[in-house]
Amino acid sequence: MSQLKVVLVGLGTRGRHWARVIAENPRARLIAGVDPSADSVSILREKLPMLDFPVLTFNEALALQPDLVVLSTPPSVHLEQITACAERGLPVLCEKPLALDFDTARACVEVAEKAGVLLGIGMNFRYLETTRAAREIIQGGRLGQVGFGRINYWRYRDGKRPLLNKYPLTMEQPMLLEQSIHHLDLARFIYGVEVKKLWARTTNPPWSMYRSDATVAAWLLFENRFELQYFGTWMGTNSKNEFQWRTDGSAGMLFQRDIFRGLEYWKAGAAEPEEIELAPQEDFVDDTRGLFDDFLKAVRGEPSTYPSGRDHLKTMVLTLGCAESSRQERMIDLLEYGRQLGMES
Ligand SMILES: NC(=O)C1=CN([C@@H]2O[C@H](COP(=O)(O)OP(=O)(O)OC[C@H]3O[C@@H](n4cnc5c(N)ncnc54)[C@H](OP(=O)(O)O)[C@@H]3O)[C@@H](O)[C@H]2O)C=CC1
Ligand SMILES: O=C1CO[C@H](CO)[C@@H](O)[C@@H]1O
Repeated sequence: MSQLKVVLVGLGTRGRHWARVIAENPRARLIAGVDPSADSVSILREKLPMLDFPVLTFNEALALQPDLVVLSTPPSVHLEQITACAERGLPVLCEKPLALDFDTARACVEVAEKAGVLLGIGMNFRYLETTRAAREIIQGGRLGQVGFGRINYWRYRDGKRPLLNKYPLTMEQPMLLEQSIHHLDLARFIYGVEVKKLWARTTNPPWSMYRSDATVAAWLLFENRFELQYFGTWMGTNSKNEFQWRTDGSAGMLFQRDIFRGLEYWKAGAAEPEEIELAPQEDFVDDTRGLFDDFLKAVRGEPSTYPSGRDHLKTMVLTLGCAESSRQERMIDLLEYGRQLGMES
């Protein structure tokens, strides 16, 4: 089977996952990487010595006529890079968040659509075993009518740690746009329903190393009257990290103990849970493999459910809606907020 030629742009922390995922995929060939940072390139060479691909400038790499481009660069440069790829008719798989504001994110989607190129988004958490199983259980009706739920994400993220991206230290809404965006996207994906209204508050604890808000609390009201409470922070006081996601319905309850593993189903009234069997996955790698495989299918014209740029705009409205609700100190109607941003329903 012929391999699709891939250029990887951005060889930092996330780019190192991508380099492995692309290079190890039998349906793809990593023909070049792009990154102006000598540090990022030398760390990649040191950590992944078995990967032997040239590092070129962006224009040199695109001149090799790849079949697709993976963008693992900071959000501030995505529009410029997607535009350059679209001009050459190249499909793009771009890391989240697509952009830091809605207008720029929409411009990314429109430039790709106008050029008729595919644009996929790095929503790799949709490809976790936990996500797939939870979605099947909930949408398959094993919880009956879902009523309420809660996501709790408690983390001490040392943003100054070597080998971790540094721009979140100074960006606006780092927790919301870098991290909560995954959780909010997962809620849309797992429940299969959109949020109608939300109330949120974003704050920054006095001890925070982040310039802008590192904590997000939200109350999400879905179209089917399901309600989800969300709490996420990067500034827990110590390294005791926590993740729990619980959903209660008329026929049962689902409890996830960790982002990457650990899912229990409790039938209504049961004294013991049923442990859901999940295949082992390497964190951030196997889920990214799932996403990449799915996007390759789309590029080849095969059936695919990859997270598209157009779909990501809905997750962006939800994510930015949390910041807006906090700013206005009131509950907001998401459809109305989306319309204000220029989102077509
Ligand atoms: N889906 C997921 O699970 C994850 C997604 N991410 C996302 O991936 C993206 C990258 O994050 P991450 O790898 O952590 O960030 P890093 O800062 O670690 O790496 C980004 C790299 O891109 C380089 N870069 C900057 N501008 C350009 C450019 N114009 N062309 C080519 N390279 C450029 C940077 O160089 P320099 O340092 O000189 O700026 C750096 O080497 C972000 O959007 C982030 O949110 C991150 C982690 C996990
Ligand atoms: O900096 C980060 C960017 O986003 C990742 C998830 O996509 C985080 O896990 C990470 O801490």
